[in-house]
Amino acid sequence: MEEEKKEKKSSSSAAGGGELQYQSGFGNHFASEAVGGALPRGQNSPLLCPYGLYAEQISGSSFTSPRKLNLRSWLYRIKPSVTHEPFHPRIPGNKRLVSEFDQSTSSATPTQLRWKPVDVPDSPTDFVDGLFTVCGAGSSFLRHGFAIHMYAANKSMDGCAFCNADGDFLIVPQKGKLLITTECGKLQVSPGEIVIIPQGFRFSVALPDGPSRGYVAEIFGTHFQLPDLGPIGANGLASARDFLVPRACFEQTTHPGYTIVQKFGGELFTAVQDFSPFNVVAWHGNYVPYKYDLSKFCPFNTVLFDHGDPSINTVLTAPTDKPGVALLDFVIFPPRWIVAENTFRPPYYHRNCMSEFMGLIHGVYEAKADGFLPGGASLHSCMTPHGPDTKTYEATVAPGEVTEPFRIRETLAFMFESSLIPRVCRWALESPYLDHDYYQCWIGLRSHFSCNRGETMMDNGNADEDS
Ligand SMILES: O=C(O)Cc1cc(O)ccc1O
Ligand SMILES: [Fe+2]
Repeated sequence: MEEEKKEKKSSSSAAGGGELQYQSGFGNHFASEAVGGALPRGQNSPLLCPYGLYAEQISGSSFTSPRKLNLRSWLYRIKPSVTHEPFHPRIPGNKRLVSEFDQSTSSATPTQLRWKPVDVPDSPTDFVDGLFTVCGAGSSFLRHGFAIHMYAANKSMDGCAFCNADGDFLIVPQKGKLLITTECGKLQVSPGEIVIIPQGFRFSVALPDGPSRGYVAEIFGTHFQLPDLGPIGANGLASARDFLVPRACFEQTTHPGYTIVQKFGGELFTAVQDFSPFNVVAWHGNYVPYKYDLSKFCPFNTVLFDHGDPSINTVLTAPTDKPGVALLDFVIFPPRWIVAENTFRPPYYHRNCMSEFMGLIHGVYEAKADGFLPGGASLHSCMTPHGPDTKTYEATVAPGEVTEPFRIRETLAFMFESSLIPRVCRWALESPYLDHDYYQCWIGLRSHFSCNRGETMMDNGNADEDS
């Protein structure tokens, strides 16, 4: 069942006041009409659509994908998307966007990397120009891989819409609201919420609160799913009913010089048309943009001893063909109770065959007392050791340290975790925001080893013989 959800839209909203309304559910077949009767009844492509609209399908999967993976929507619009001048390379482009990760675009490094939060730009910069790739793997052309971008913008997109032909965007705003107009309707997304804009949808980002900054995971060749819950059972983690999908709304006026900015193979192209692409009067289907409020997440965790793996906090997963191996998992570290007994409670020290990119939306992350700041980022690639910094370790094992249940409050960190090994873009490695002293946070970890047989063990390599 779909539920109607309402949300107060900021009165300073660039797109006018009023309330935004949503449909709810994950993977549903939705239907929405901004004008009653605009959806054709009983078929997708009548000879003439109601109100003289054009029928247009957008496919997010091959036509022949199995039914459970098949994604498509039908849009009923005033003019079809194809009504535009030819595409041309955009001048200026955005040279810091990458969709193929090889030696020409990016470097391999096993080093632990951490970045301070980037400043909002001084010069007028919208979402498209404020987007830059940090790292990634694979290729949008080969339909396998991912890119991690960040953005910092201070200006709403104006007279233009963005269309990403390369992959799906999972956008994590960290500062400043986004008011996103899509062909399916509008979504308002605040820090603490995420939004998914699937491959191919045209959208425009307004900044009703002023400057905005955040993170974007882009996936090539697949789409996000809810994780299986296994022994957890039928409920828990992110619930399908908390995902919100826009309702149809449209702009009817002509708009000479309207520009579509298309990201295609990591490069930007523009095409001019004389109307807004947000001219969809009604639509139906299961290929849709959607948002999710991370405070709705129902966390599960250890209730007796030991630290569970972070996969327990998976919000969404983009699968590969190998069972249980993700192209990209989106995992959060939300406020929760920590109750484990006789346990080192922060994340354990570890090396992982998966690669971990982390960001912080607000607060302090439980493994890093210092240096990992809201809006900042870290990357621990395949088999690169990492874990709590010295201060966190020492505070956790200090005599008299709290062992009672306690609530981790006012924090929200997240991880993009991938089975593919990311290469890092040159500008991210040369960035003034790169924290060159990151390794120092572990250098102070000293030996607490005490064993009066230590010397003997080193001498003959066998502790048993010594006894
Ligand atoms: O490295 C990190 O901070 C992320 C992380 C958190 C955790 O609780 C366990 C493992 C893990 O990789
Ligand atoms: Fe980790």
